[in-house]
Amino acid sequence: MKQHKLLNLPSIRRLPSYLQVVKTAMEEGKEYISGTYISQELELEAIQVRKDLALTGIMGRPRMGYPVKELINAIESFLQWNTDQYACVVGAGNLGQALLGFNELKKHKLHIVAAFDVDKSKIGKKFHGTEVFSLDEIGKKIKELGFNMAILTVPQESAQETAEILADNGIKAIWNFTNIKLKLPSDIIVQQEDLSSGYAVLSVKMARFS
Ligand SMILES: NC(=O)c1ccc[n+]([C@@H]2O[C@H](COP(=O)([O-])OP(=O)(O)OC[C@H]3O[C@@H](n4cnc5c(N)ncnc54)[C@H](O)[C@@H]3O)[C@@H](O)[C@H]2O)c1
Repeated sequence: MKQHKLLNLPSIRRLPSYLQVVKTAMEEGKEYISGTYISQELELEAIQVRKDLALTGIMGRPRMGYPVKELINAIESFLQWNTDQYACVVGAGNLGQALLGFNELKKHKLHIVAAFDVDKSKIGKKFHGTEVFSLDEIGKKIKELGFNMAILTVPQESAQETAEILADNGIKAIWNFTNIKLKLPSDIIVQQEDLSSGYAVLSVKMARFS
């Protein structure tokens, strides 16, 4: 059975915020950046930042830190954010439409090239420039547009059934925004997105520090 577990998940989750700090430093004209500076900007331990960055294969230079351009390349390459990925949104409702308009994903080379829905009043419409197709057309559109990732934003009661349709039609990875734990063949990669976990951290911080 194929496993998709990553041992260094917390480090991977921190890399995008490092990337943001390093890109800002580059815009400010800095050529080198230290692990200590990144850690202070993000309120982390410097040792943690250095360990996380070591994952990308880059080493800092004594007394100088990391060369900014190389660090950006190393993080983007580790995250595969220097490679174009093509995806569709399935469920063009409130959240689906918001994601269609979220341009940050394009900066990371994730291109949403189609949306799918079962609501006839949405089919044929465009949201933020992306057309909505009937879910019945997914197999045809996968061949035409060449995407293999789906962002699942359907109501939770349709989630499992819709995910099975996606898997049957050749989708290889599902970014699941519903709160249903999907049961799918082991070769399908599923990433569950849970906004409540961010709120959990915020709630605990408010209780402890306010
Ligand atoms: N709105 C949010 O901020 C938010 C945040 C986190 C998670 N979610 C989750 O995301 C999902 C969508 O939430 P929403 O607020 O966008 O709902 P919504 O009702 O606005 O949109 C759901 C869309 O999915 C479509 N749909 C229904 N069944 C479908 C199917 N089988 N195939 C394709 N499309 C189908 C509907 O026609 C509708 O357009 C829910 O599971 C929700 O729990 C929403």
